[in-house]
Amino acid sequence: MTSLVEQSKKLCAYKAVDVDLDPSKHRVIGIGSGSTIVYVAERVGQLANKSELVCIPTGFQSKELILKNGLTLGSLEEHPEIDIAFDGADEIDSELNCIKGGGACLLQEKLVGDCAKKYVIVADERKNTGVLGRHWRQGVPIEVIPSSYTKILLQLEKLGGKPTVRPGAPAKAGPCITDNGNFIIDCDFGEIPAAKVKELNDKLVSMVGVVETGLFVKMAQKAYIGNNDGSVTALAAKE
Ligand SMILES: O=C[C@H](O)[C@H](O)[C@H](O)COP(=O)(O)O
Repeated sequence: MTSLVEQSKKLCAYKAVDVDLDPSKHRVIGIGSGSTIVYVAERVGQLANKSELVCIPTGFQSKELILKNGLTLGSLEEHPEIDIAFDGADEIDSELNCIKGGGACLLQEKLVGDCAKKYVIVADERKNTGVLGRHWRQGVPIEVIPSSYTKILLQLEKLGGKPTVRPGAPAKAGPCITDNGNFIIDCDFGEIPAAKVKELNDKLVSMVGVVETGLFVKMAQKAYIGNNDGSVTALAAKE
């Protein structure tokens, strides 16, 4: 039996591809990471002209998804201009700001999102709370250069956050290592009002040693939310 949450992930992912991907125009497609994006890759893999598309991954899992669905794998180096990118999110606010990086893929996700002309989020209804930090209680993921982590822990505490280095356990003793060889610090700032997300992100990226943060500030133009009742809510960013 598929759970309601799993069904809602599939519904919103399929809807996003059906509505926003124009197979006659879009040729370079960004494919994000996580459990919801699995269904985006599946749907893109069902397109009749899939051999004409090039898909740009956001990490190891994403590469595997692209290949598993018979799609053509490309790189950001070859295709720095992406027609449309799809990705999951850990939480979405009323301005479509997102927390991402629950799966430690935030750096390459942000790169792909930044290169995309259109950036579309897919998520189940638990993520659509209106305020970042309400549902996603483990904190904002921050990717840091390994040798900088103690200095950044101190800086984050001074900023009022509660930071912890993400462990690799149970699969690995020691810290979680990202696809880029870095550490992740999860920093709880409590609820982050939409008007304060950019300010917080600016402070975080200004810390030397921080590579990127999981705060995606006004990057998404659309979000498709899969609801437990089988409906999908489409949200568009305000101009
Ligand atoms: O690093 C992981 C990504 O940001 C994911 O897109 C995010 O964690 C959402 O994943 P899921 O669709 O599994 O909730």
